[in-house]
Amino acid sequence: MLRVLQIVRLSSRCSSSFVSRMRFLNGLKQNDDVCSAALQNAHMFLFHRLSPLLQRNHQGTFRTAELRTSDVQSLLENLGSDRTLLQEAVLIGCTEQNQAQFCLDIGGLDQMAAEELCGGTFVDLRKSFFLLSGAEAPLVAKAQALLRWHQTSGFCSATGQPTHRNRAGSQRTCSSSGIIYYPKMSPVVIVLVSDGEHCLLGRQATFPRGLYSALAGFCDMGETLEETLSREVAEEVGLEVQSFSFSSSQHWPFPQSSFMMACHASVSPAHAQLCVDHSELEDARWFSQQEVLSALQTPPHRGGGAPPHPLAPPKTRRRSSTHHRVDPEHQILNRLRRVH
Ligand SMILES: NC(=O)C1=CN([C@@H]2O[C@H](COP(=O)(O)OP(=O)(O)OC[C@H]3O[C@@H](n4cnc5c(N)ncnc54)[C@H](O)[C@@H]3O)[C@@H](O)[C@H]2O)C=CC1
Ligand SMILES: [Mg+2]
Repeated sequence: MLRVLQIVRLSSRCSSSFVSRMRFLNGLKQNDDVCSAALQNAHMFLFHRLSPLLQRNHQGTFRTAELRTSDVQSLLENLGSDRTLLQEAVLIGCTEQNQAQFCLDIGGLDQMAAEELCGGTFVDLRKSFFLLSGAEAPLVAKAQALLRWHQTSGFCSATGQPTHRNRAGSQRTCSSSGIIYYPKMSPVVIVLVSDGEHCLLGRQATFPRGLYSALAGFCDMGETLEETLSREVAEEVGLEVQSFSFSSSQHWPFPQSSFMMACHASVSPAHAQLCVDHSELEDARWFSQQEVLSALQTPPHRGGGAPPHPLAPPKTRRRSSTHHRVDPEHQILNRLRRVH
């Protein structure tokens, strides 16, 4: 109890609300008792088999369902589950008022009954990205990534013995060897290559018809960001990058957790002849600024024989008093707008 009070006092003494929230969250990750206390009166994001629960409001827009711990306790009772399932909740953040936010997957319970009781629908994460706005999409993505990590990290890869999580769900420890595991992300570079006049976009065969996007690739072990970027551009389209600059970064939950680092890169117009590796990309082309701008203003065309459209994933803006983030692909395409 003393430790709980210390952490609450430490975070309330800070002049900056951002610093206060970060210290509060860090305290919850480090101390199981403090975290258990916060869970008693928390905001809860519900998932069913990794699909978030969304509610439609009067204006027809979608929000994540606003549930409190007590609502979830009643829901679990109504669905015939005991309250111990609540112990599987994972910490994902806190509100401006230092109210802890947790997520919980109730995939073992009746989906339709849960939807009826909550007045919402469990929606596939990709679809949710198109339906949610503001800070909700990144929070839901983070929650799903953490839930997925817990669901697939039940055993130690060194000993084969069960792992056990801490109260916040920020780590798991092997019951036999004591090895500690932390949630994992794969670093990825996504790059908009330009020759000064045009930008280079490519598409994989699995993309929806007509959609093009910036090039992307996973970092190999030991590589720097610039080494990955240069290698991926060389491998996929046969070009040598002359210079690059970092633009922004984003967590990307599909298909597993990636840490996307978005960059701009330039190539010499004299050496801009593409040599596409068709085992990786179905096509890659140079697009004018006007083509990209028109494509951003019109919804993707799915019919045959249509002009190609650059892929513009849904915006996932996150605002706070001190931070403003925009997803990397929009940021690099938005820069085209300014150049134009
Ligand atoms: N334009 C794009 O391609 C976009 C890609 N992304 C994300 O970036 C990620 C990387 O882009 P790709 O072009 O697919 O990468 P990529 O060009 O590196 O090719 C993927 C291949 O790399 C290998 N690979 C190496 N390390 C891997 C790891 N840690 N996880 C999975 N595969 C690994 C696998 O053989 C895989 O088939 C994608 O999974 C996607 O989620 C997001 C937006 C756009
Ligand atoms: Mg690639």
